[in-house]
Amino acid sequence: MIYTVTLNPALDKTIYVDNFSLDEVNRVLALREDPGGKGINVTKVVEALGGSSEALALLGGSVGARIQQMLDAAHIKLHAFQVAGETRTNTKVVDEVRHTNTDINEPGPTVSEADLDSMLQVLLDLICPQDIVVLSGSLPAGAPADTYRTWIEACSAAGARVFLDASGEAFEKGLEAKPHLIKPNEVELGAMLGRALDTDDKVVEAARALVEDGISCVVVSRGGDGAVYVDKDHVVVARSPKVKVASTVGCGDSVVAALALGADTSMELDDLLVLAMATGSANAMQSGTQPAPLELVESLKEQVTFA
Ligand SMILES: Nc1ncnc2c1ncn2[C@@H]1O[C@H](COP(=O)(O)OP(=O)(O)OP(=O)(O)O)[C@@H](O)[C@H]1O
Ligand SMILES: O=P(O)(O)OC[C@@]1(O)O[C@H](CO)[C@@H](O)[C@@H]1O
Repeated sequence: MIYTVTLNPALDKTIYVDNFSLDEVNRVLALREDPGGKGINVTKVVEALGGSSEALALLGGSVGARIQQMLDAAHIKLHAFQVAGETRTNTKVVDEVRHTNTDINEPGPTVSEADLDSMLQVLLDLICPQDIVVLSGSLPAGAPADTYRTWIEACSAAGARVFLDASGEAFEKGLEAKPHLIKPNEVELGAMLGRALDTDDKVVEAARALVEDGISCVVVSRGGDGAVYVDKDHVVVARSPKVKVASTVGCGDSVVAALALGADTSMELDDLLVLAMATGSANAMQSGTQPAPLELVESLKEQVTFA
């Protein structure tokens, strides 16, 4: 089973504005709302790919209730943990004239250590050895900076393979517990290392160092340029299909979902990376944070190449 954890979920409100302008009145042409937050997105995409995943999320207030209803309607299995306060609404501004995607993410409610402890306990009761646990997204206020490290240690000790997709201090502290797989994008990894990772070679070198440091699989996504995969036996540079982009929100989550499904079904490495790149690009073609249909993912697979 693939379990995902979203400590700071969001209702994603995607608004479409042509020629988005600062200091001016902008008129919204269309909008849509999706249940979001990185882990929830991973579960949605695993299910859309035909796999099986359950999401665990901290939810609060009417926005939290709305997210739960939307996931129920989509038949997504959710373990909801109530927190005080209101789950955040994240605004995504898509400008199809200027070809920009702008994220305005709220901080979300403050959670308590008791909220986190009871959720972790339920997760530990659920997981079996070899299960995959995906920890992704920002930490809510109130969560200690080393929350992911604590959770990785506990889930790894229970025999699960932990995937970590986070950034900043939460990511750096999480690395200390040696998750099974990490999927930073090149900007997040570059920020951590204090240098630009703008070529395949630079990304490969950085990923190799992390593998030598004890992370089994390092996947660095590079937006429209694809991704670099490194483990102790392989270095693969994969190129994603060129597609017409509707919204890049959730592309990274789609890649993580494909990697989790591939690991859960013991997929061959080439097939795994073809699926991951096709799923990422198919997501870029969708508006809002909605998973791409399986048929679209399948049709893009033949355009994935290896450098
Ligand atoms: N413009 C694009 N065209 C085609 N494919 C894309 C594009 N942007 C992203 N992708 C696909 O999605 C994958 C992940 O993208 P990216 O590196 O932007 O992830 P990310 O920054 O973690 O995303 P996010 O944080 O928005 O979820 C890429 O490896 C690629 O397969
Ligand atoms: O603020 P975080 O937790 O870093 O990211 C949250 C978020 O931007 O990530 C998802 C896309 O990856 C969205 O569904 C959600 O709004």
